[in-house]
Amino acid sequence: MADEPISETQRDIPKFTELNDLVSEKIGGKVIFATDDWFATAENLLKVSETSFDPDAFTEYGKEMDGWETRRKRIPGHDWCIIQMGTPGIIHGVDIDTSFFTGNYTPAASLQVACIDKDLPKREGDRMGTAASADDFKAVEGLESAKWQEVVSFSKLQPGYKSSCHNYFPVTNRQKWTHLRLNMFPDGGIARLRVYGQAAPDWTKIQISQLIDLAAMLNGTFCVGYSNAHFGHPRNMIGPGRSSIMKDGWETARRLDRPAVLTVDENNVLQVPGSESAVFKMGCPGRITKIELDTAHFKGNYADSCYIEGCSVDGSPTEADWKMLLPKVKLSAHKQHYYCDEVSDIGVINHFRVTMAPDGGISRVRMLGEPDLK
Ligand SMILES: NC(=O)NC(NC(N)=O)C(=O)[O-]
Repeated sequence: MADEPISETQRDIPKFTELNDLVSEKIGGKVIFATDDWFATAENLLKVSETSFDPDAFTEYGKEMDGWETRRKRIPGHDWCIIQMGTPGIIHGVDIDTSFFTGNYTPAASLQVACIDKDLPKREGDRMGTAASADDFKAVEGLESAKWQEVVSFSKLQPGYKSSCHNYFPVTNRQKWTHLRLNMFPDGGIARLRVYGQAAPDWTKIQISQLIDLAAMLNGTFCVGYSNAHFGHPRNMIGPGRSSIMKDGWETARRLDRPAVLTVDENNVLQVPGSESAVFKMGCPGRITKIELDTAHFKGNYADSCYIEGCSVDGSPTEADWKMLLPKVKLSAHKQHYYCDEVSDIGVINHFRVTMAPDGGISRVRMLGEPDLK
């Protein structure tokens, strides 16, 4: 039996949870196969939203649950599912979240991984109430012969009470993986599976004939630090596409040092002290020539202004390393802002820092440039 999972009651949330979720439906994570979906389908594991629970909601199969829940097993074996990650990637740790599964939580789980070099079909339709047969599994060509390696061994889980629902497990193997097999022992419910790490695209297959978004999480970029993430984590800014809701962006708390009454200086410039920053390490270094800042859905709470610095360092940047890439620009509500002439040529960088003033929200940052693949 592996170590007991780290309980959130210890207020010891592991650092790996700051990384990107590599299986989220938001980036195309999908369920390829599940042994049983009686009460609730395995697709729920990959939802972006936090779990919800309505004590009065029942379906024709039983209590409605927001997660993956199988039947009480009356046949030999255990339940498991196969998930294709939204991107090939390196896993640093996982959270097997049992929120709201109490008398029906999965008592133990393990996680296996494989690298399969083809895109498998997403299973069709709503599988609620079905149990997959061995033939169903064999029909998913390529999975049977996959070489599965265990990265989380058989481990006890905590039930889904608020104080204990996160079951964190670090992963030490730093190879690149594409698929996961989540085993529940023997049956029961898991609300969400979060797989934290860094996307690892195959740069030899990427067409470099046009500028590439080197800030994109799908290109391997991840957040290494921030001053405030009260309403939304800065990593949301490097997600794919435009955001569809305010939650899917970086939003800080209102600064508590803001003046009781705002004033203007002698040039009629509003005095709004303070700023918030987030630092990112790029998946591939490069020279940035165009930047987009999007404040989609931030209307009464968009960041008033923003600037971006960059640097190229081994290890962590120090204050002296930063060079101005995009000098302070004024932002407006719910809008895409594009910068080209304003972007300074500071050479190849591998880190960037976004600073908003004084506080508020930015939904996306795109840093277009030429990757330096040397
Ligand atoms: N009340 C329940 O949740 N019962 C069962 N689960 C569902 N979802 O109905 C169960 O015991 O496994």
